[in-house]
Amino acid sequence: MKNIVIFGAPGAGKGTQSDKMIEKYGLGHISTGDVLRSEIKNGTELGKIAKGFIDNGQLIPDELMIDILANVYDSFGKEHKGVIFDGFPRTIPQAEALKKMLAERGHVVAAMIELAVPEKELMSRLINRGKISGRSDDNAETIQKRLNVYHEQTSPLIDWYSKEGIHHHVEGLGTVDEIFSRIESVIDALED
Ligand SMILES: Nc1ncnc2c1ncn2[C@@H]1O[C@H](COP(=O)(O)OP(=O)(O)O)[C@@H](O)[C@H]1O
Ligand SMILES: [Mg+2]
Repeated sequence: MKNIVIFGAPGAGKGTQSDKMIEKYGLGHISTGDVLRSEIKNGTELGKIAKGFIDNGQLIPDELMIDILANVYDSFGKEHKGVIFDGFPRTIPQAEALKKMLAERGHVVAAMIELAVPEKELMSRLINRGKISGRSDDNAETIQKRLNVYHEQTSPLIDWYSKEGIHHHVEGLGTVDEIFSRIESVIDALED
């Protein structure tokens, strides 16, 4: 069982690298952003609540996020090889709640992989993504807000996971394949 948290600022390449990890290691993928966007698209109650926060560059309240996450995690069933958490946790309370949710199931996070990318590069990747993705939060003003939220609320998780002894720093500049080979080194070194 290899549950992995893929971590980094918006635009760091979490989704891009997750696709490659899913393919190579047969892991499940939980992207909280994708889950929320699909709720919004389907016009559910949850989607309506979430949209207000997302369009404003804010985080969804922790309790709501954790409930959603536990549901999706359980939907993978007991036999999976592990899942990638992409976009979760984003706050220390969420990291604590994730640890608790997994512990209740006899599971753990095996590694937190941090994709480190300079701010200027993040901005230009996200502006580019906005041109093709149609994501409502990929515009300059909202991107800046999301980067601020990342620095204030999410980046403290680097220290938190370091203390847990499972933080791995990966340089997130380079080609997609170069970065993936750095990630492979981390995953291949994990014990089964
Ligand atoms: N190594 C890379 N070099 C250049 N651009 C990249 C790289 N990895 C991802 N991108 C691009 O950056 C944008 C953000 O990547 P994405 O995987 O969506 O990031 P995240 O999920 O961390 O927000 C996408 O448009 C993607 O195509
Ligand atoms: Mg993403």
